Amino acid sequence: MSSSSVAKQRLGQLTRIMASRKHRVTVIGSGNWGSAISKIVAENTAAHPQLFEPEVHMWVFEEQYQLPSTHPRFDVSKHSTPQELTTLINTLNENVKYLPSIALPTNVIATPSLPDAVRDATILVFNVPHQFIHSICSQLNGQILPYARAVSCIKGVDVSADSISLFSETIGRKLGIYCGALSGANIANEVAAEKFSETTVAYDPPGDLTPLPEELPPVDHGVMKALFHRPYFHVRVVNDVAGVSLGGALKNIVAIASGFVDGLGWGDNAKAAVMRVGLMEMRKFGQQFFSSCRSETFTEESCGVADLITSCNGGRNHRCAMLSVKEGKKIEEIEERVLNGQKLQGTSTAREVNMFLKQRGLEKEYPLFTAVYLILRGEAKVEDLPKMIERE
Ligand SMILES: NC(=O)C1=CN([C@@H]2O[C@H](COP(=O)(O)OP(=O)(O)OC[C@H]3O[C@@H](n4cnc5c(N)ncnc54)[C@H](O)[C@@H]3O)[C@@H](O)[C@H]2O)C=CC1
Ligand SMILES: O=C(CO)COP(=O)(O)O
Repeated sequence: MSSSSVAKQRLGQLTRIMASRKHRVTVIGSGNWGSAISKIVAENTAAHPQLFEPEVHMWVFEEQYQLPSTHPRFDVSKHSTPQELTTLINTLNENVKYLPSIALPTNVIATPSLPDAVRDATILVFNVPHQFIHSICSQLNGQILPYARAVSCIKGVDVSADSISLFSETIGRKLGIYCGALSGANIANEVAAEKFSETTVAYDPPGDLTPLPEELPPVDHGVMKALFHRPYFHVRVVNDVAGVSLGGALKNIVAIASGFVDGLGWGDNAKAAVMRVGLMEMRKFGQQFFSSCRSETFTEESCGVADLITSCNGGRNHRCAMLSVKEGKKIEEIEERVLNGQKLQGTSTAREVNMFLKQRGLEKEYPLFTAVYLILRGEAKVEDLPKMIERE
C-alpha cells in the first residue's frame, strides 16, 4: 500500500473513532480466561453505553473443532463435521472448546484476523498464554491506534538472557502504548458461572502518552472499573502494576509445589507450609527486582495471597502437578491429556525465573522456586521438598 493510501486509511479510521466518542474494546485471546473476560467486558460495554460501543471483538487463534456427540444446549446433528472455532462461537454464542456450557453475550464477536479484531479499538485487553505474546505483538505492530490503552490479564513474566520485565511492560514497549494489568483469585470457570470473586486492576499511566482525542472519555480508574466490575466480580483499581503482575505470575510456581505435596497425600499442613514459603518468595522477588512493587499488594489484594490460595487448591497448575506425582508421569504429558488445549503457565515460569536467578547466583535465596524447577527437571524428588525449603 502506498504511503498516501496508508495516511488516507488512518485518517478515515481517526474520523470514525472521533465521531463515535465512545471506546471500542477488543479482547486479544479466547482461551478459558480470555473467553470469561470477554463475557464480563461485553456485559459492561452493554451496561455503559455512554462510555463504550457495545460490540466487543474477541480475537481467536483459529482452529477446526468438532463438537462432542452430545451438548446440553445445541442440536449437534447440525454440526456433524469439524468447523472453524470462530464460526461455532458466533453461531452458538459459546466458546465450545475453551469455555464450554457458558453462554457468551451476543455482542461478543469472535474474529480470526488480528488486524480486523483491533481495528479502531481504543482499549485492548490482552489475555493469552504468555508464550504467545511476542508473536502477537509483532503481528500487531502498525495495526493499532497510537493512543490506544491496554490492560494485560496475562500471568507470567518476560525473561530474557539478561533482563526481566512484566508482560504489561513488554506489550507497552513493543506497541508504543500504555498497558496496565488485571490479576486476581479468578478460576475462569467459576467467574464465568458468575460465582462471586474479586480481582485487582493496576492502572498507572505516565503523563507523556499520545493523548486521546478530546471527544473520547479519558481512560482512568473509573473507566477501568466500569469495564471490569460486575456484581459477581468485584474490582479494586490500584497503581501497583508490578505487584499485581508478579502475584499472578509467581503464584503459578507455588501452585505446582502445592500440587506436588497433594500428589503425595501429605495433607493440609504441608500445603500451608509450601504456600507460606511461596508467598515470602513472591514478595521478596518483587521487592528485589521491581523497585515500584508494594509489599502490601501481596497481602492485601486479590492478586496476592487470595490468588495464591485459590490456585493452590483449584487451579490447573495444581491439578496437573498433583496428577503427575500420583501417576508418576511428566507434567507435560498430563497437561496434554487433561487440559484439551489449555496451557499451563507455571512450568515455563518456573524455568524462566530459575534462569534469571541462576544468572545472578541467587537460586539459594529462593529455595521453593528452585525446588519446583529441579523437581520438574527430574533433578530432585518431591519427597526432598521439606529439606530444600528448611530454614537455618
Ligand atoms: N484459566 C484461568 O482460570 C485463568 C487464566 N489466567 C491467565 O490468563 C492467560 C490466558 O489463559 P487462558 O485464557 O486460560 O488460556 P488457555 O490456557 O485456555 O489457552 C489456550 C489458548 O491459547 C490459544 N493458542 C494456542 N496456540 C496458540 C498460538 N500459537 N498463538 C496464539 N494463541 C494460541 C488457544 O487458541 C486458546 O485460546 C494466562 O496467562 C493465564 O495464566 C488468569 C486467571 C485465570
Ligand atoms: O490464575 C488462576 C486463578 O486465579 C488459574 O490458575 P491456573 O492457570 O493454575 O488454572
